[in-house]
Amino acid sequence: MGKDDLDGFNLEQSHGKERVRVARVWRTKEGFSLLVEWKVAIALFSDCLPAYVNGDNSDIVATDTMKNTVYVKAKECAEQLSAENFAIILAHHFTSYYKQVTAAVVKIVEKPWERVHVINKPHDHGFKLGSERHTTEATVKKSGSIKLVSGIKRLSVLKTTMSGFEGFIRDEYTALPDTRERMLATEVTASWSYSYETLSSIPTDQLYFNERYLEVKGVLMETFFGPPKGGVYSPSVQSTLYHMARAVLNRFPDISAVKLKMPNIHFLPVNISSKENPSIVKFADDVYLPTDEPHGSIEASLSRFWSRM
Ligand SMILES: O=c1[nH]c(=O)c2[nH]c(=O)[nH]c2[nH]1
Repeated sequence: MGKDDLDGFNLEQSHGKERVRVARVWRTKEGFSLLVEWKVAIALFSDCLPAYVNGDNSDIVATDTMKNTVYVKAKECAEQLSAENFAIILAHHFTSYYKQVTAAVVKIVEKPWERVHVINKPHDHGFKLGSERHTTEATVKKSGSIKLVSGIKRLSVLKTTMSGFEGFIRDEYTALPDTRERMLATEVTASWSYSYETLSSIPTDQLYFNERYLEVKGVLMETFFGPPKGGVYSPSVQSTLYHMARAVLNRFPDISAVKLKMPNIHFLPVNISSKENPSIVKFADDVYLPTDEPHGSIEASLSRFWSRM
């Protein structure tokens, strides 16, 4: 936030445009369509105090202009690029084109359009929507310094066994039994900070951050599930979350911090009984009541000692 001293008051302000939706198609020589769909949010930081105090808009970039810029820059991108690179292009544009703008934050959420396969062959121009979303947030300052955070949201994962929870505090409010056998389901929201600090240090490959995104997602899932045969035992969501975060930091040297949010989405054992029939349904790790509320909420950040997240 830009901060200003106003006769003993403190004003913090920014202005921008949110939910700017754009889809961009590139057509290859071989006749393939490439497609992205992005939802863009822009926030600009500038000294535009007169607009707030005196009704003088002469230093304001209209938010409508920001919206148009998304479409102009999308048009200018002649080749497919990652959401991270597009966010950086936009944020850099606003800070370098307008003398008033000192910093820009651009957030993007990418919809997971995946190429369809028809009769086991990738389709030229057909896509279907997946579930999890690739997210990014680029902060660029006039000086060329940058902060880049990427992430994933709505990654729903579940395992039917190899999970338990025992040894927790037991008192007069506790009803939950210890267990070494339960379902584990969560919807992962993760964000990770890259360690690049300047525009000039960003990898030049325009799809680098897409690859990283897929690799990080792979490591998160591998650690959550364990090996295909047998899996890995989870003593708690906390433990699984920590190992997932560690695996990302161990694997990717250019990631300095990871934040994970993993709600514990409960699948309750079904037991139904009556006086006449005490076991209409007797739970044997087979019939569950899926719920979405209430849910446990477990989140943590893990960073290297020198991280800036
Ligand atoms: O993995 C878990 N962590 C908890 O903190 C918790 N609390 C609870 O009731 N069940 C669970 N499970």
